[in-house]
Amino acid sequence: MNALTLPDIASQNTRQVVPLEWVGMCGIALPIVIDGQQLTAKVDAGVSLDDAQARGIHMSRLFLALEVIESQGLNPLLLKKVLQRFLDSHDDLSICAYLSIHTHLLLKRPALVSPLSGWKSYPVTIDASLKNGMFHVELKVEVEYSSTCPCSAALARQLIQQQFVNDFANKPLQHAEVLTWLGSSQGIVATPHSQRSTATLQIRLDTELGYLPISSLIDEAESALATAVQTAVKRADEQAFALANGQNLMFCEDAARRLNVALKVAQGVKGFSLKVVHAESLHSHDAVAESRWNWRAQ
Ligand SMILES: Nc1nc2c(ncn2[C@@H]2O[C@H](COP(=O)(O)OP(=O)(O)OP(=O)(O)O)[C@@H](O)[C@H]2O)c(=O)[nH]1
Repeated sequence: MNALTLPDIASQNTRQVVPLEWVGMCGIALPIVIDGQQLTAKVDAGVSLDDAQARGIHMSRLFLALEVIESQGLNPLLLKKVLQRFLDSHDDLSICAYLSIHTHLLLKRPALVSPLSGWKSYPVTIDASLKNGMFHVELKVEVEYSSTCPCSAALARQLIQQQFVNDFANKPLQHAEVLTWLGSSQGIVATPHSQRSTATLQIRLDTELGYLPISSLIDEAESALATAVQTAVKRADEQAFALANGQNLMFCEDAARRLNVALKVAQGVKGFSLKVVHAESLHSHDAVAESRWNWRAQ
């Protein structure tokens, strides 16, 4: 048997005449390049099957169209090119093409004070679609940070004030005695609760960009929150982190608003939907806030 005689089931007609919204492959392993960094990715590639009579799409054509991604830095224009290839290779079958790229971006982060640094891994998904000629690119990235409850902080301060009254009422204040009291857990009797928190940012990007602004958007988000989780930590770094938390007390609403304000003015952002989750240590459920701007689910 030679290639000419191989049966081609996909090109047959189907008995059940139904168009399909998405057909393709999920979890294709692919090396990609973002910001000059070679990363491993899992890719979902698909098209709509609008010819209701056609039995199947041509999976191999989508798979081969992905090859161009491994040698070039990812950017919206390249993604559009790949999606156009999906459609060109399914001329008579499909009018919509989809690509989702799942990866982890590694960024080296300096410590707050000490001359140390370490790597942080950020889960990233890039979703691109070409539907009836309309091209969209969305970036989804998760940023972890610490949030200290402002209410808990105020309640703790009140307990400390009360303890101060108990310990120093009707007594002449001695500087040294107060200083020792401030440095003791008998004086500072209460501490507020904090939690490791996650911001999930879904961002619709400017489709004309010649680059993917992932690391700059992460930087903007972390600087808006001011309490990003750390990598290498010595005591001096931990103390600086305690100060950053104390100066940036945050309900989930505060965190969502900070991110909203920062992303609205960030370069390349056309709209967003963001969600912050504070994994509360006060109770076993989470505090959650969402915010959207120029957003319509694609
Ligand atoms: N459409 C479709 N193809 C599948 C599926 N599972 C496996 N395949 C296989 O994917 C392979 C590649 O399909 P095509 O791209 O149509 O391969 P081809 O006919 O050699 O390539 P062309 O000549 O370009 O059409 C075929 O061997 C299919 O059997 C499925 O669920 N749907």
